[in-house]
Amino acid sequence: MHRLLNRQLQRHIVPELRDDARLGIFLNAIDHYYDQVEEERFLLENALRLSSQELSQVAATAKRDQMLLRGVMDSIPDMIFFKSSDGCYLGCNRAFERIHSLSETQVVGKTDFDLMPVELATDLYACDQQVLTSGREYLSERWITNQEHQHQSCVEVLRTPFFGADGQVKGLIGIGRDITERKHSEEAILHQANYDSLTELANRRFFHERLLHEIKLSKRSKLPIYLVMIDLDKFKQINDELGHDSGDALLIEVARRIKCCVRETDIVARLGGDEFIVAIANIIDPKDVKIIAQKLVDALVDPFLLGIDTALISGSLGIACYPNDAQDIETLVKHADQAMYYAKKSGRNRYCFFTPTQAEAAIKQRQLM
Ligand SMILES: Nc1nc2c(ncn2[C@@H]2O[C@H](COP(=O)(O)OP(=O)(O)OP(=O)(O)O)[C@@H](O)[C@H]2O)c(=O)[nH]1
Repeated sequence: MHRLLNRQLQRHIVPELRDDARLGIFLNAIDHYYDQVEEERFLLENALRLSSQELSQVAATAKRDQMLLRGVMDSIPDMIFFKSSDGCYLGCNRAFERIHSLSETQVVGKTDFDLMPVELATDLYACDQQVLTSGREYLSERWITNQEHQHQSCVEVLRTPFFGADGQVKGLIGIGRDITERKHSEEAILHQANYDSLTELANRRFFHERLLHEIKLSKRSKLPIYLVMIDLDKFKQINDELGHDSGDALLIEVARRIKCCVRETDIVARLGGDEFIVAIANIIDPKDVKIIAQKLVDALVDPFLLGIDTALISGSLGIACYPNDAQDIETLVKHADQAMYYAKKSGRNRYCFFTPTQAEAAIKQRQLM
Protein backbone atom coordinates (compact mmCIF):
# COMPACT_ATOMS: atom_id res chain seq x y z
CA MET A 1 0.00 0.00 0.00
CA HIS A 2 2.70 2.48 0.99
CA ARG A 3 4.78 1.47 -2.03
CA LEU A 4 1.82 2.39 -4.25
CA LEU A 5 1.59 5.74 -2.48
CA ASN A 6 5.32 6.22 -2.96
CA ARG A 7 4.95 5.57 -6.72
CA GLN A 8 2.01 8.01 -6.93
CA LEU A 9 4.07 10.71 -5.24
CA GLN A 10 7.04 10.06 -7.58
CA ARG A 11 4.72 10.41 -10.64
CA HIS A 12 3.12 13.70 -9.62
CA ILE A 13 6.20 15.47 -8.39
CA VAL A 14 7.84 17.67 -11.03
CA PRO A 15 11.14 16.14 -12.38
CA GLU A 16 13.39 18.92 -10.96
CA LEU A 17 11.92 18.33 -7.54
CA ARG A 18 12.25 14.55 -7.86
CA ASP A 19 16.02 14.82 -7.63
CA ASP A 20 15.83 17.03 -4.63
CA ALA A 21 17.74 15.26 -1.85
CA ARG A 22 15.29 16.48 0.84
CA LEU A 23 12.36 14.99 -1.00
CA GLY A 24 14.26 11.73 -1.31
CA ILE A 25 14.75 11.69 2.44
CA PHE A 26 11.04 12.46 2.95
CA LEU A 27 9.98 9.62 0.64
CA ASN A 28 12.37 7.20 2.30
CA ALA A 29 10.95 8.21 5.68
CA ILE A 30 7.43 7.48 4.43
CA ASP A 31 8.66 4.19 3.06
CA HIS A 32 10.25 3.27 6.36
CA TYR A 33 7.20 4.38 8.34
CA TYR A 34 4.90 2.21 6.25
CA ASP A 35 7.25 -0.76 6.66
CA GLN A 36 6.96 -0.32 10.41
CA VAL A 37 3.16 -0.07 10.26
CA GLU A 38 3.03 -3.18 8.11
CA GLU A 39 5.16 -5.07 10.61
CA GLU A 40 3.03 -3.96 13.54
CA ARG A 41 -0.12 -4.92 11.67
CA PHE A 42 1.34 -8.33 10.99
CA LEU A 43 2.25 -8.77 14.66
CA LEU A 44 -1.18 -7.53 15.75
CA GLU A 45 -3.01 -9.89 13.39
CA ASN A 46 -0.89 -12.75 14.63
CA ALA A 47 -1.54 -11.85 18.25
CA LEU A 48 -5.26 -11.58 17.54
CA ARG A 49 -5.32 -14.98 15.86
CA LEU A 50 -3.45 -16.50 18.77
CA SER A 51 -5.64 -14.90 21.46
CA SER A 52 -8.85 -15.99 19.74
CA GLN A 53 -7.40 -19.51 19.60
CA GLU A 54 -6.59 -19.26 23.31
CA LEU A 55 -10.02 -17.87 24.02
CA SER A 56 -11.77 -20.78 22.35
CA GLN A 57 -9.44 -23.13 24.20
CA VAL A 58 -10.35 -21.47 27.53
CA ALA A 59 -14.05 -21.64 26.61
CA ALA A 60 -13.72 -25.34 25.72
CA THR A 61 -11.92 -26.04 29.01
CA ALA A 62 -14.56 -24.11 30.94
CA LYS A 63 -17.33 -26.06 29.20
CA ARG A 64 -15.56 -29.35 29.91
CA ASP A 65 -15.10 -28.39 33.59
CA GLN A 66 -18.73 -27.32 33.84
CA MET A 67 -19.90 -30.61 32.32
CA LEU A 68 -17.62 -32.56 34.64
CA LEU A 69 -18.93 -30.65 37.65
CA ARG A 70 -22.53 -31.22 36.54
CA GLY A 71 -21.80 -34.93 35.98
CA VAL A 72 -20.23 -35.22 39.42
CA MET A 73 -23.12 -33.32 41.08
CA ASP A 74 -25.72 -35.43 39.30
CA SER A 75 -24.08 -38.71 40.23
CA ILE A 76 -23.99 -37.78 43.94
CA PRO A 77 -26.90 -39.67 45.55
CA ASP A 78 -27.44 -36.85 48.07
CA MET A 79 -29.56 -33.93 46.91
CA ILE A 80 -27.76 -30.62 46.48
CA PHE A 81 -29.22 -27.15 46.07
CA PHE A 82 -27.99 -23.56 46.20
CA LYS A 83 -30.03 -20.56 47.19
CA SER A 84 -29.36 -16.84 47.16
CA SER A 85 -29.77 -14.82 50.37
CA ASP A 86 -33.36 -13.94 49.36
CA GLY A 87 -34.29 -17.63 49.23
CA CYS A 88 -34.30 -18.03 45.43
CA TYR A 89 -32.92 -21.28 44.05
CA LEU A 90 -29.72 -20.83 42.03
CA GLY A 91 -29.38 -24.49 41.06
CA CYS A 92 -29.83 -28.08 42.11
CA ASN A 93 -28.69 -31.57 41.17
CA ARG A 94 -30.58 -34.59 39.83
CA ALA A 95 -31.21 -36.14 43.27
CA PHE A 96 -33.01 -32.93 44.27
CA GLU A 97 -35.06 -33.08 41.07
CA ARG A 98 -35.95 -36.73 41.77
CA ILE A 99 -36.97 -36.22 45.41
CA HIS A 100 -39.15 -33.20 44.58
CA SER A 101 -40.29 -34.25 41.10
CA LEU A 102 -39.18 -30.83 39.85
CA SER A 103 -36.64 -30.00 37.14
CA GLU A 104 -33.82 -27.51 37.68
CA THR A 105 -35.42 -25.13 35.17
CA GLN A 106 -38.65 -25.19 37.17
CA VAL A 107 -36.72 -24.42 40.33
CA VAL A 108 -34.15 -21.76 39.42
CA GLY A 109 -35.26 -18.24 40.31
CA LYS A 110 -38.14 -19.52 42.48
CA THR A 111 -38.52 -19.69 46.25
CA ASP A 112 -39.97 -22.58 48.28
CA PHE A 113 -43.23 -20.62 48.50
CA ASP A 114 -43.55 -20.88 44.70
CA LEU A 115 -42.85 -24.63 44.71
CA MET A 116 -44.06 -26.28 47.92
CA PRO A 117 -47.21 -26.35 50.07
CA VAL A 118 -47.24 -23.26 52.28
CA GLU A 119 -46.70 -25.15 55.57
CA LEU A 120 -43.57 -26.88 54.31
CA ALA A 121 -42.33 -23.70 52.62
CA THR A 122 -42.69 -21.77 55.91
CA ASP A 123 -40.78 -24.50 57.67
CA LEU A 124 -37.97 -24.52 55.07
CA TYR A 125 -37.82 -20.73 55.15
CA ALA A 126 -37.22 -20.89 58.92
CA CYS A 127 -34.38 -23.41 58.35
CA ASP A 128 -32.80 -21.13 55.70
CA GLN A 129 -33.04 -18.14 58.01
CA GLN A 130 -31.13 -20.02 60.72
CA VAL A 131 -28.17 -20.18 58.31
CA LEU A 132 -28.52 -16.79 56.61
CA THR A 133 -28.80 -14.81 59.84
CA SER A 134 -26.23 -16.71 61.91
CA GLY A 135 -23.75 -17.52 59.11
CA ARG A 136 -23.46 -21.02 60.60
CA GLU A 137 -24.36 -24.56 59.49
CA TYR A 138 -27.78 -25.94 60.35
CA LEU A 139 -28.95 -29.56 60.31
CA SER A 140 -32.65 -30.29 59.87
CA GLU A 141 -34.88 -33.30 59.32
CA ARG A 142 -38.20 -33.09 57.45
CA TRP A 143 -40.84 -35.39 55.99
CA ILE A 144 -41.49 -34.34 52.39
CA THR A 145 -44.38 -35.50 50.23
CA ASN A 146 -43.47 -36.09 46.60
CA GLN A 147 -46.41 -34.39 44.86
CA GLU A 148 -46.16 -36.50 41.71
CA HIS A 149 -45.81 -39.96 43.28
CA GLN A 150 -47.63 -39.11 46.53
CA HIS A 151 -45.09 -40.88 48.70
CA GLN A 152 -43.37 -39.47 51.74
CA SER A 153 -39.65 -39.36 52.31
CA CYS A 154 -37.71 -38.13 55.29
CA VAL A 155 -34.83 -35.88 54.29
CA GLU A 156 -31.96 -34.77 56.49
CA VAL A 157 -30.47 -31.50 55.18
CA LEU A 158 -27.23 -29.80 56.17
CA ARG A 159 -27.35 -26.14 55.18
CA THR A 160 -24.02 -24.28 54.90
CA PRO A 161 -23.67 -20.55 54.18
CA PHE A 162 -21.46 -19.21 51.40
CA PHE A 163 -19.78 -15.81 51.66
CA GLY A 164 -18.92 -12.99 49.25
CA ALA A 165 -15.51 -11.23 49.04
CA ASP A 166 -16.89 -8.68 51.53
CA GLY A 167 -17.39 -11.44 54.10
CA GLN A 168 -21.20 -11.16 53.97
CA VAL A 169 -23.46 -14.23 53.64
CA LYS A 170 -24.50 -14.37 49.98
CA GLY A 171 -26.59 -17.54 50.12
CA LEU A 172 -26.56 -21.15 51.19
CA ILE A 173 -25.74 -24.63 49.94
CA GLY A 174 -27.98 -27.48 51.07
CA ILE A 175 -26.91 -31.11 51.05
CA GLY A 176 -29.78 -33.47 51.80
CA ARG A 177 -29.93 -37.21 52.32
CA ASP A 178 -32.99 -39.44 52.04
CA ILE A 179 -33.13 -41.14 55.46
CA THR A 180 -36.61 -42.67 55.06
CA GLU A 181 -35.37 -46.26 55.41
CA ARG A 182 -33.27 -45.39 58.45
CA LYS A 183 -36.27 -43.58 59.99
CA HIS A 184 -38.56 -46.56 59.39
CA SER A 185 -36.10 -49.00 60.96
CA GLU A 186 -35.54 -46.62 63.91
CA GLU A 187 -39.30 -46.42 64.38
CA ALA A 188 -39.59 -50.22 64.17
CA ILE A 189 -36.83 -50.66 66.76
CA LEU A 190 -38.47 -48.06 69.02
CA HIS A 191 -41.83 -49.80 68.60
CA GLN A 192 -40.26 -53.17 69.43
CA ALA A 193 -38.63 -51.70 72.52
CA ASN A 194 -41.85 -50.09 73.79
CA TYR A 195 -44.73 -52.31 72.72
CA ASP A 196 -45.85 -55.87 73.29
CA SER A 197 -45.72 -57.67 69.95
CA LEU A 198 -48.85 -59.76 70.58
CA THR A 199 -51.34 -57.17 71.82
CA GLU A 200 -49.62 -53.95 70.60
CA LEU A 201 -50.10 -52.53 74.11
CA ALA A 202 -47.27 -50.72 75.89
CA ASN A 203 -44.84 -53.12 77.52
CA ARG A 204 -43.58 -52.97 81.13
CA ARG A 205 -40.63 -50.70 80.26
CA PHE A 206 -42.72 -48.16 78.36
CA PHE A 207 -45.46 -48.30 81.00
CA HIS A 208 -42.89 -47.38 83.63
CA GLU A 209 -41.64 -44.47 81.49
CA ARG A 210 -45.13 -43.11 80.85
CA LEU A 211 -46.20 -43.54 84.47
CA LEU A 212 -43.17 -41.52 85.60
CA HIS A 213 -44.38 -38.71 83.36
CA GLU A 214 -47.95 -39.00 84.71
CA ILE A 215 -46.61 -38.82 88.29
CA LYS A 216 -44.85 -35.54 87.46
CA LEU A 217 -48.13 -34.13 86.11
CA SER A 218 -50.01 -35.42 89.17
CA LYS A 219 -47.60 -33.62 91.50
CA ARG A 220 -48.61 -30.39 89.79
CA SER A 221 -52.34 -31.07 89.44
CA LYS A 222 -52.64 -32.72 92.89
CA LEU A 223 -54.98 -35.27 91.29
CA PRO A 224 -54.35 -38.95 92.15
CA ILE A 225 -53.40 -41.78 89.77
CA TYR A 226 -54.97 -45.23 90.17
CA LEU A 227 -53.11 -48.35 89.10
CA VAL A 228 -55.34 -51.26 88.18
CA MET A 229 -53.57 -54.63 87.97
CA ILE A 230 -55.56 -57.19 85.94
CA ASP A 231 -54.81 -60.90 85.95
CA LEU A 232 -56.99 -63.33 84.02
CA ASP A 233 -58.53 -66.16 86.03
CA LYS A 234 -57.58 -69.69 85.08
CA PHE A 235 -56.17 -68.63 81.74
CA LYS A 236 -53.96 -71.70 81.65
CA GLN A 237 -57.11 -73.77 81.00
CA ILE A 238 -57.78 -71.86 77.77
CA ASN A 239 -54.31 -72.71 76.52
CA ASP A 240 -54.64 -76.30 77.63
CA GLU A 241 -58.12 -76.87 76.22
CA LEU A 242 -58.18 -74.70 73.09
CA GLY A 243 -54.50 -74.40 72.26
CA HIS A 244 -51.88 -71.67 72.50
CA ASP A 245 -53.10 -69.86 69.36
CA SER A 246 -56.59 -69.51 70.81
CA GLY A 247 -54.97 -68.30 74.04
CA ASP A 248 -53.13 -65.66 72.01
CA ALA A 249 -56.34 -64.60 70.26
CA LEU A 250 -58.04 -64.25 73.63
CA LEU A 251 -55.20 -62.07 74.97
CA ILE A 252 -55.51 -59.80 71.92
CA GLU A 253 -59.25 -59.46 72.51
CA VAL A 254 -58.71 -58.80 76.23
CA ALA A 255 -56.34 -55.93 75.32
CA ARG A 256 -58.97 -54.47 72.99
CA ARG A 257 -61.71 -54.71 75.64
CA ILE A 258 -59.54 -53.10 78.33
CA LYS A 259 -58.77 -50.18 76.01
CA CYS A 260 -62.49 -49.74 75.34
CA CYS A 261 -63.18 -49.33 79.08
CA VAL A 262 -60.75 -46.44 79.68
CA ARG A 263 -59.93 -43.09 78.12
CA GLU A 264 -57.39 -42.82 75.33
CA THR A 265 -55.11 -40.84 77.62
CA ASP A 266 -55.00 -43.62 80.24
CA ILE A 267 -52.02 -45.97 79.99
CA VAL A 268 -52.80 -49.61 79.22
CA ALA A 269 -49.96 -52.13 79.24
CA ARG A 270 -49.34 -55.86 79.17
CA LEU A 271 -46.84 -56.80 81.85
CA GLY A 272 -46.47 -60.35 80.51
CA GLY A 273 -48.45 -63.61 80.31
CA ASP A 274 -52.08 -62.90 81.24
CA GLU A 275 -51.21 -59.87 83.36
CA PHE A 276 -52.27 -56.36 82.31
CA ILE A 277 -52.07 -52.98 84.04
CA VAL A 278 -53.91 -49.69 83.59
CA ALA A 279 -52.94 -46.28 84.97
CA ILE A 280 -55.93 -43.99 85.31
CA ALA A 281 -55.03 -40.35 85.91
CA ASN A 282 -56.96 -37.14 86.59
CA ILE A 283 -59.63 -38.77 88.75
CA ILE A 284 -61.54 -36.14 90.68
CA ASP A 285 -64.16 -38.40 92.27
CA PRO A 286 -62.76 -41.75 93.59
CA LYS A 287 -66.18 -43.29 92.89
CA ASP A 288 -65.29 -43.09 89.19
CA VAL A 289 -62.50 -45.64 89.73
CA LYS A 290 -65.02 -48.13 91.11
CA ILE A 291 -67.20 -47.59 88.04
CA ILE A 292 -64.24 -48.15 85.68
CA ALA A 293 -63.08 -51.22 87.66
CA GLN A 294 -66.52 -52.78 87.48
CA LYS A 295 -66.68 -52.01 83.75
CA LEU A 296 -63.40 -53.90 83.32
CA VAL A 297 -64.65 -56.89 85.34
CA ASP A 298 -67.85 -57.00 83.26
CA ALA A 299 -65.97 -56.64 79.97
CA LEU A 300 -63.92 -59.77 80.73
CA VAL A 301 -66.87 -62.03 81.48
CA ASP A 302 -68.45 -61.47 78.10
CA PRO A 303 -67.90 -64.66 76.02
CA PHE A 304 -64.87 -64.71 73.70
CA LEU A 305 -65.43 -66.06 70.21
CA LEU A 306 -62.24 -67.87 69.19
CA GLY A 307 -62.83 -69.31 65.72
CA ILE A 308 -65.35 -72.11 66.20
CA ASP A 309 -64.88 -72.07 69.98
CA THR A 310 -66.39 -69.84 72.60
CA ALA A 311 -64.36 -69.24 75.76
CA LEU A 312 -65.52 -67.96 79.10
CA ILE A 313 -63.08 -66.31 81.41
CA SER A 314 -62.92 -63.64 84.11
CA GLY A 315 -60.35 -61.37 85.67
CA SER A 316 -59.16 -60.39 89.13
CA LEU A 317 -58.28 -56.73 89.62
CA GLY A 318 -56.18 -55.00 92.31
CA ILE A 319 -56.15 -51.23 92.68
CA ALA A 320 -53.53 -48.99 94.35
CA CYS A 321 -53.52 -45.19 94.47
CA TYR A 322 -50.72 -42.66 93.98
CA PRO A 323 -49.78 -40.87 96.22
CA ASN A 324 -51.96 -42.33 99.04
CA ASP A 325 -50.75 -45.96 98.88
CA ALA A 326 -47.18 -45.38 97.69
CA GLN A 327 -45.05 -42.65 96.22
CA ASP A 328 -42.71 -44.72 94.06
CA ILE A 329 -43.67 -46.82 91.06
CA GLU A 330 -42.17 -50.07 92.31
CA THR A 331 -44.12 -50.04 95.62
CA LEU A 332 -47.25 -48.84 93.87
CA VAL A 333 -47.16 -51.76 91.42
CA LYS A 334 -46.42 -54.14 94.29
CA HIS A 335 -49.44 -52.86 96.22
CA ALA A 336 -51.71 -53.18 93.18
CA ASP A 337 -50.40 -56.73 92.79
CA GLN A 338 -51.14 -57.53 96.44
CA ALA A 339 -54.68 -56.18 96.01
CA MET A 340 -55.10 -58.32 92.87
CA TYR A 341 -53.88 -61.36 94.77
CA TYR A 342 -56.46 -60.55 97.46
CA ALA A 343 -59.19 -60.40 94.78
CA LYS A 344 -58.11 -63.86 93.56
CA LYS A 345 -58.23 -65.21 97.10
CA SER A 346 -61.64 -63.65 97.67
CA GLY A 347 -63.20 -65.67 94.85
CA ARG A 348 -61.85 -64.09 91.58
CA ASN A 349 -63.93 -62.13 89.01
CA ARG A 350 -63.81 -58.96 91.12
CA TYR A 351 -61.76 -55.91 92.00
CA CYS A 352 -60.16 -55.05 95.36
CA PHE A 353 -58.54 -51.85 96.59
CA PHE A 354 -55.20 -52.08 98.33
CA THR A 355 -55.24 -51.87 102.15
CA PRO A 356 -52.21 -51.89 104.49
CA THR A 357 -53.48 -55.17 106.01
CA GLN A 358 -52.95 -56.84 102.64
CA ALA A 359 -49.33 -55.74 102.78
CA GLU A 360 -48.97 -57.12 106.32
CA ALA A 361 -50.57 -60.40 105.23
CA ALA A 362 -48.18 -60.62 102.29
CA ILE A 363 -45.18 -60.07 104.60
CA LYS A 364 -46.45 -62.74 107.03
CA GLN A 365 -46.98 -65.19 104.17
CA ARG A 366 -43.45 -64.62 102.93
CA GLN A 367 -42.12 -65.21 106.46
CA LEU A 368 -43.99 -68.55 106.61
CA MET A 369 -42.53 -69.73 103.29
N1 LIG B 1 -51.39 -68.14 74.75
C1 LIG B 1 -50.49 -67.56 75.52
N2 LIG B 1 -50.30 -67.99 76.77
C2 LIG B 1 -49.40 -67.39 77.56
C3 LIG B 1 -48.62 -66.32 77.08
N3 LIG B 1 -47.83 -65.92 78.08
C4 LIG B 1 -48.06 -66.70 79.13
N4 LIG B 1 -49.04 -67.59 78.85
C5 LIG B 1 -49.64 -68.61 79.69
O1 LIG B 1 -50.57 -67.97 80.56
C6 LIG B 1 -50.78 -68.80 81.67
C7 LIG B 1 -50.82 -67.93 82.89
O2 LIG B 1 -51.30 -68.70 83.90
P1 LIG B 1 -51.29 -68.20 85.41
O3 LIG B 1 -51.59 -66.76 85.48
O4 LIG B 1 -50.05 -68.65 86.06
O5 LIG B 1 -52.45 -69.03 85.99
P2 LIG B 1 -53.97 -68.99 85.61
O6 LIG B 1 -54.29 -70.24 84.90
O7 LIG B 1 -54.35 -67.73 84.93
O8 LIG B 1 -54.60 -69.06 87.00
P3 LIG B 1 -54.83 -67.87 88.04
O9 LIG B 1 -53.97 -66.72 87.66
O10 LIG B 1 -54.44 -68.45 89.36
O11 LIG B 1 -56.27 -67.55 87.99
C8 LIG B 1 -49.61 -69.83 81.67
O12 LIG B 1 -50.12 -71.08 81.28
C9 LIG B 1 -48.65 -69.31 80.59
O13 LIG B 1 -48.01 -70.36 79.89
C10 LIG B 1 -48.82 -65.88 75.72
O14 LIG B 1 -48.20 -64.96 75.22
N5 LIG B 1 -49.76 -66.52 75.00
